[in-house]
Amino acid sequence: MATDFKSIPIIDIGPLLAKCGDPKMAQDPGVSQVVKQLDQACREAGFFYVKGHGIPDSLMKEVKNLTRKFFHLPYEEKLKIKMTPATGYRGYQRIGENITKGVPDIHEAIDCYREIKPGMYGALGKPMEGCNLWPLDPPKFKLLMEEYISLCTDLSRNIMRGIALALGGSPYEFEGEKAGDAFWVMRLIGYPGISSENAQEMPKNDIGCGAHTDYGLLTLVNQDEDTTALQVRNLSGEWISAPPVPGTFVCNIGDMLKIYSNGLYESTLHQVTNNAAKYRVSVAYFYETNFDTAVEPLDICIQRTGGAKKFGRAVYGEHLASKVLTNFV
Ligand SMILES: N=C(N)NCCCC[C@H](N)C(=O)O
Ligand SMILES: O=C(O)CCC(=O)C(=O)O
Ligand SMILES: [Fe+2]
Repeated sequence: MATDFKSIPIIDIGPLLAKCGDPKMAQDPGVSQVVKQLDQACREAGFFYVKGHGIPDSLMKEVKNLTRKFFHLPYEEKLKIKMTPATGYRGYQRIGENITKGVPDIHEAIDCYREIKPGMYGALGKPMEGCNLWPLDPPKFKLLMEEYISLCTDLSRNIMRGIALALGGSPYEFEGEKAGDAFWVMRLIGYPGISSENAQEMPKNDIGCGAHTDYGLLTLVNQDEDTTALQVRNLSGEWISAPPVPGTFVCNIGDMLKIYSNGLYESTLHQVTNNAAKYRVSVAYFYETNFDTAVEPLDICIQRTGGAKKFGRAVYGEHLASKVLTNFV
């Protein structure tokens, strides 16, 4: 939210993806065009839509449909995969269980994280250790979600190559030590509509997800195509809608990229309010650094922002755990 943007740009990343495997990609004119647009969007809004991303529309839709079906099951059924501290905060959380800035959010969700085996990151990883809890029905649920996660991981790595170039680095800046073994998070989210059976408890304007920033590098949101609910805050504090654009992902910058870029790119505040009658589903995929990476401003970004470091180091896993441990009642 570095400016008073009024809308969120749409970027066709096809030309970037076409050359992503080429070590000389930076010299390609098509890539340069995309990089320029990414740079502008990241400076001005911290949010952009991507099209030409190569993930089949049928898969994007199926992931949302399975999510919707799960949330429509009876509560007892959903509780079979209940999230608790003992499951490493993986699994189902009911409406009102997620807390943002002390206020219960009017959404339900299944949270999934990259697997952390016991002891893998010592005390740092302990709260998040565990395996994901997938609904058993339909049987293809887990398989489909894992395929989707794998495609989102590849796509995010490639968008980050473009962002690395936009920051003036090598395309591989965010690989290796930083995010070569990227941690990921996926949230399958459902926001009840105002005319649902729970309408009395949920007057209009109850917040589906309170204002927050995302925690890692880059988020890809696959949102329902017929409800406008996601809003992004600009510099003057106006809430700018991110209406659905069929076939696209809404992308935004997380806290770790804000630090790497020394504030050149910010993690923009956003919130969700479903004022429609219809139940809204969204699937958010979060691409993060390696779990144990200590993140600090990149030298190239310090130079470009006047020579002073604006942020100290943050260990991503600590940042995540501090959020997760305060997100639930
Ligand atoms: N980036 C992630 N994982 N987003 C999760 C939703 C943010 C809301 C959470 N209660 C919070 O206050 O952070
Ligand atoms: O549902 C959405 O559109 C966005 C959700 C979100 O911001 C989040 O889960 O971090
Ligand atoms: Fe978010």
